[in-house]
Amino acid sequence: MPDITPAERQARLRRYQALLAPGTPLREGLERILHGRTGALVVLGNTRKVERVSTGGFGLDVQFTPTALRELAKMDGGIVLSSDFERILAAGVHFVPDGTIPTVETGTRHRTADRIAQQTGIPVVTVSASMSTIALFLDGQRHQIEQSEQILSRANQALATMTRYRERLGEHTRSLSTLEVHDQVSVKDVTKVAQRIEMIRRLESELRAYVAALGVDGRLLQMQLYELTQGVDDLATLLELDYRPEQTDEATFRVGALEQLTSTELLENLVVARTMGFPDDHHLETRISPRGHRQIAHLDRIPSMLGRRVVEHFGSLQALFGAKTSDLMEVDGIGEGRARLVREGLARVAESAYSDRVD
Ligand SMILES: Nc1ncnc2c1ncn2[C@@H]1O[C@H](COP(=O)(O)OP(=O)(O)OP(=O)(O)O)[C@@H](O)[C@H]1O
Repeated sequence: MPDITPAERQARLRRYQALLAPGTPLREGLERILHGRTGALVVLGNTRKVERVSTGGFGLDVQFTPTALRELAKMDGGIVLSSDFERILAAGVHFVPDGTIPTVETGTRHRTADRIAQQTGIPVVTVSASMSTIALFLDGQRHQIEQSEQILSRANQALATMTRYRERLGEHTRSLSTLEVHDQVSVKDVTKVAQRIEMIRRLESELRAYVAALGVDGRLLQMQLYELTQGVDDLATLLELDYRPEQTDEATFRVGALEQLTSTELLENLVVARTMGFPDDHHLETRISPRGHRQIAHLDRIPSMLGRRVVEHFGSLQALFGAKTSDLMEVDGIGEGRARLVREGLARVAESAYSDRVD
C-alpha cells in the first residue's frame, strides 16, 4: 500500500470492520462457511492487480448473497467480489501472488491471502477450516474478526471503566466549581479535569471501534457510549475559555493537545499543564481565576451567545458574583428578567459551594 497516515489506516480498518460486522450480508455468508466447517479465501474487490495474480476458476458475475458465498466456498480455491461487494465475480480461483513477499502466516490459504493483500492493496478475508476463525488481511496486517460475545465482554469492561472515569470527572468538576466560588483554583485543579477529559476521549475511541465491529449487536453499547460521553467536549471548550492565560492564543491552549501524550505522561500533572498550554511561569500551585464561562453556561434559560457577552463584560467569575441586577442590565441583550435569572443562578452556585466541602 502506498504511504498512508496512521489515521487513514485506522479509518480504512474501521470501514472494513463495519463491512464484516454482525448483521451484514458478508458476515452472514462467512458465518455460514464457518459453521459448515469449510474454509474460504475471499478477495474484497477486483482490480488489474488482482487479475494479475488470479489464474483458473470460473467467471460468474452473480448477485452476492450469503448462501451463494457459502455454496461457492465449497469449491477449492478462492472467491473474488466486485469492488462494491454487490457481486461475486469469480470462484475456484487459484491465486499466484509474489512468493517473495514476506509473511508470518503458516498455512497456504493464509500465506496467499496475506500476500494478495500486500501486493494488490485489496483486502482479503479468510475463513480457516482448521481453526474456525475469520481474519481480515489489510495493509500488511492480520486482524482477527471476533465473535460478538468476545468483543462484548471486552467492550463491557471498557464501559465499566468509562463509567468510573465519568464519575471521577464529575467529582473533579464539582470540586473545581467549589474552588472557583472561593477563588482558590490552582493550575493543578484545572489539569485534573483536563486529564480526565482526555482519558474519557481515549476510551471513547476504543469503544467506537467495538461498536463498529459489533454492527447490529452494538446498538445498546452505542447508546450507553453516547450517554457517557455527552457534554465532555463542551466541558473541554468551557475550560479553555475560562482558563486560557491572557498572553496565550486559542491554538496554544487546548485540552485536545493532550492526545499526543503517552498514558504514563498523562498521569503527570505538570506534563499535562505544559502540554495543554500553561506557560512556564505557571506551576501546579499557581493560583488562576476563571472568567466564568462554565458557570454561566450551566444557568438555565440564558442563551450561550448572551452568556459569553455577560462574561466578556465582567471579565471574571468573581466580578460576576459581585454584580448587581442593575450592573448586569448594562450588558447588551440583558433585560431585568434575564439579569435576575443570572443573579439567582449565580447565588445558587455560591450557596451550593458553601455547603460543599473542598478537599
Ligand atoms: N494459492 C491459493 N489460491 C486459492 N486458494 C488457495 C490457495 N492456497 C490455498 N488455498 C485454499 O486453501 C485451502 C486449504 O489450504 P491450507 O489448509 O494449506 O491452508 P491454511 O492456511 O492452513 O487454511 P485452514 O486454516 O483453513 O486449514 C486449499 O484447499 C485451497 O482451497
